[in-house]
Amino acid sequence: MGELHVITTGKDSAHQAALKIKGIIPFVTAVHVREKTLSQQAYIQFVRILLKHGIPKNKIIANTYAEAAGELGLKGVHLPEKGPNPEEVKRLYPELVVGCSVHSKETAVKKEKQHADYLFYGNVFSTSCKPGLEGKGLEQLSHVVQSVSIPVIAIGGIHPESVYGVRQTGALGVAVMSGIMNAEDPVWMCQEYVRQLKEEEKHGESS
Ligand SMILES: Cc1nc(C(=O)O)sc1CCOP(=O)(O)O
Repeated sequence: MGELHVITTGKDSAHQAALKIKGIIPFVTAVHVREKTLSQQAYIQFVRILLKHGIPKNKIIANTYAEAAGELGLKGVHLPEKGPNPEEVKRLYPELVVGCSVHSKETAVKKEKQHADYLFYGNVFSTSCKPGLEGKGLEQLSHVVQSVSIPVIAIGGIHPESVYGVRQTGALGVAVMSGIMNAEDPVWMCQEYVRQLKEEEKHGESS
């Protein structure tokens, strides 16, 4: 089955986020805690609350804050495209999985050379989280996937019905923010994504 990454919105309190995340943990590859407005200190407090709610460290990827990820013993850190060189971060925190966001084939190739473990490529479809930006589309996603040998995860406007097309490009999985974190029933929605990730396996078997 392909991977399902879920991203926090930056709009929930730590307690609200924890309540949503708790139910979806069994279904997701990782939860990316993306809280852009918090200082590193406030960010650490936010993650500590998630941990108190029983969210396992090995399913949390810190967005941007490598030091926090290292200090808290999280699964990894996800770096912005214009962030530090992943090789440098891996040297400082060898135990962390280090991923990068990319928005072009060229940067994807560059980040692979700098030893990123995986990439997020987007925004694949239009999304209210990236207002005014057209989706890059499945063809561009496919070009990126073919240009690197590390896993590529599709992000941006991914709905359950987009999953099959995304997986057809060779992308390893999907990353979802609003589709799950803003859903009335995050657990139910999460299961919809998982169902689609499994459906796609069935298609593969029958062809
Ligand atoms: C955080 C983020 N990064 C993107 C990128 O293109 O790098 S798109 C995005 C937002 C994803 O939110 P939703 O699942 O609600 O569309």
